[in-house]
Amino acid sequence: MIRAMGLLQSWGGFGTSIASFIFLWDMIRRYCPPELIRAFDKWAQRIRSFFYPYIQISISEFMSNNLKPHDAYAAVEAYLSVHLAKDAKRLRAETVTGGSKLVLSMDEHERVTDEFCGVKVQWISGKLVQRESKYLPELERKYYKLVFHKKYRDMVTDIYLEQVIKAGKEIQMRNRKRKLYTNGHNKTTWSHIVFEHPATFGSLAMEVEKKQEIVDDLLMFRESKDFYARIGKAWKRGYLLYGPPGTGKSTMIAAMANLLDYDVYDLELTSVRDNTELRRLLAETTSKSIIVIEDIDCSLDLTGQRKKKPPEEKIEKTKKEVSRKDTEESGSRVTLSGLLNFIDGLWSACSGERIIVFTTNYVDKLDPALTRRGRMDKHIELSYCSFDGFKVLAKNYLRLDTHPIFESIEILMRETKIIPADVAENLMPSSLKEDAEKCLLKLVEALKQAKQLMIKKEEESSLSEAKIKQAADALQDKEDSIDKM
Ligand SMILES: Nc1ncnc2c1ncn2[C@@H]1O[C@H](COP(=O)(O)OP(=O)(O)OP(=O)(O)O)[C@@H](O)[C@H]1O
Ligand SMILES: [Mg+2]
Repeated sequence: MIRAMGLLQSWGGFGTSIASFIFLWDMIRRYCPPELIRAFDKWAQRIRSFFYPYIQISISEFMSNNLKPHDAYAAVEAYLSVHLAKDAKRLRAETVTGGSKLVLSMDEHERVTDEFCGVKVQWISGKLVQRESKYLPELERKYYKLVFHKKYRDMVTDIYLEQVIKAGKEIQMRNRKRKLYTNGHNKTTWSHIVFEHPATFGSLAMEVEKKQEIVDDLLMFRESKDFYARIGKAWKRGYLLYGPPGTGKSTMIAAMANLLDYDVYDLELTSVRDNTELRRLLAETTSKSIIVIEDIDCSLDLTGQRKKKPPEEKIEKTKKEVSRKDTEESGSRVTLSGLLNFIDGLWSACSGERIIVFTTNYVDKLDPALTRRGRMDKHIELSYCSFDGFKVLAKNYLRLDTHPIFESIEILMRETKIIPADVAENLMPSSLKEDAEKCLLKLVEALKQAKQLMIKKEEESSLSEAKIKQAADALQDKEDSIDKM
């Protein structure tokens, strides 16, 4: 009891001394000249750092100059949520903006320890409540504080922090929902929706080796940052997808985006007013994206209105005609040279990886300047459905690896041409009652019809050829008889 009383008394004495010290210190600061106070502060700081050899770096939720969200804060948050949140005792669960998963992060005033090359650093989460002026409401600013021993300063600031930000950004990329941007409907800026196309290379009907070659090419491109830097080229790759309608060009673009985990920018050239707008739109695209210009042959026919695709036989456009549009003044004044300039020049100014994809139904009608290697690195033909392609579709649509009807389908496919879209349409059950066999029989019927149509066309064309030959012979006979007279 007596001991407790003594302890209380000594605590009381200590409290009184602290209060007297604070009072005295306040008096000194108030009446001492400011230079003296500054010198004292400097020395106090030196003494403190001698006894407290740690460095603190704060990363605030908002930039101090313009109150914009701070990228580094979000990256640190993502890093901590994956690597260290499990060590914290109090956690917060949130869906990050644009993200698809519930993300766990440290709650306020939690601290966790990270280790990097044998050096221990501590992350502390905190929150500041500030009021800029008495007329404004209070602002809450969250921050992360990194604490480490001063002897590791260079290593932490030069290497560790950089790696944390890099790893955090990768985690953010993985957690985000991908977007499909479009500039359609005469919009001068991009608008976006969430990109959720289910296509994959696995579900794409095409020859196995050809498909593998494209997948390898894309994966190599994604991993080639250092290679492109070494050879001094912008980290970009151009693909030209060509082939008849319904052969899977758009589907392949979706599969590419899903494989690489990239966003898609669907650029409607006919909605772009001029080259300046084109440059701006393209400069606004972000890294890790695929920029798509569909039906480039129609889009470059810049009459302001996108032309309807004419049937193949009616197309009389020659290469010269396409080039001439380059200089023609029209409603939308995007020119071929504007587009090429961007691909070659402005590209280099954009950091990060980008893929550009052009699609067309008529590859031979395109200006060679547009398709030459270096601009379009890879030309991919998507063509009529092969038996390999059919097997992929049968597996996807009907879950069939094999079936007795496959044999007749293989024979018919060798004799006639059918686009994958038509095969897919026939394999799609039109009601719950329609089983796999019925779908295969539907396809057999469609193939037979296509074959008949092909034979009929061939007959017609040989008939017209015969007629032309007959007329030419008659003309020749006439000329001969005139000569003889
Ligand atoms: N190679 C393919 N593999 C799987 N499905 C395909 C393939 N080709 C076409 N399809 C199916 O046909 C539909 C139309 O295909 P898609 O839009 O990709 O053709 P496209 O070549 O882009 O045609 P267009 O030239 O008219 O734009 C798709 O929704 C898909 O279901
Ligand atoms: Mg398409």
